[in-house]
Amino acid sequence: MSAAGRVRGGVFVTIDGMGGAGKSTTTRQLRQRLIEAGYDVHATTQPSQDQLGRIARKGTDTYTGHALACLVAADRYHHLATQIHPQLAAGRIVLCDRYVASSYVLQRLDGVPLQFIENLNAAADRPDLAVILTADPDVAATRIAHRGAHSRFEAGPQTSRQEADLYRDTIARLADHGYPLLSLDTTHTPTDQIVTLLTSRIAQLAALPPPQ
Ligand SMILES: Nc1ncnc2c1ncn2[C@@H]1O[C@H](COP(=O)(O)OP(=O)(O)O)[C@@H](O)[C@H]1O
Ligand SMILES: Cc1cn([C@H]2C[C@H](O)[C@@H](COP(=O)(O)OP(=O)(O)O)O2)c(=O)[nH]c1=O
Repeated sequence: MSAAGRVRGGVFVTIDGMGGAGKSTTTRQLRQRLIEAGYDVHATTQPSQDQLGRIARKGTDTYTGHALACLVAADRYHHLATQIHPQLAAGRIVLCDRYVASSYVLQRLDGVPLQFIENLNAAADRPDLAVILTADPDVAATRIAHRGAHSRFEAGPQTSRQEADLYRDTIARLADHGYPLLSLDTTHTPTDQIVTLLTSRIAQLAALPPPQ
């Protein structure tokens, strides 16, 4: 049972990483591959599709700094309680596109002190697997330029470089908090290969009996 009240079951996989590293593309294809392999999968995102999540997602120009940090954290806890826990309790594999690591990076880019972010996220469940996708910052920025930026956090090569540095730091910090991290560089690795690797890791986790 986690601090946030999760009953064990299922497998909780989070996918974070730099803008343009391939979170959405990888999550989509991973979901498909796992379903084809016969698993019961629930794919979701943070911010969530609920009311609070929509405000956060569409409001990154209005809400900044500490306010945005609190907004995404509130959505995170509500999402855990109302969607992620029930899906895990039903034995599903939950794939969540963005989670706590994103707050460690994006909120710090937004000037929020690390201690505040750590405290705010301290009661969020530890995932069974926390995937961090990275990429060469220039490659990530070029991908974003082709795809189109989704927010002020996707603002060119300089921002991608800051993001890359902050993800490196975040990986070390979350490892200290006991997160089972898997960092994958997508610069030269096609999504298909990333998905193959993740599918086999998740299959191993899905085969584990729940702890007593
Ligand atoms: N492993 C990869 N190799 C090459 N291009 C990729 C890879 N993953 C994603 N892309 C491309 O990069 C762009 C951004 O991917 P996306 O999934 O939207 O990233 P994110 O959700 O991390 O911002 C898309 O055009 C996508 O097709
Ligand atoms: C999950 C998360 C999102 N956000 C904000 C910033 C993101 O740009 C925004 C939307 O997430 P994002 O994944 O970038 O949206 P999209 O699916 O359109 O690419 O939410 C945070 O500030 N902190 C967080 O921890």
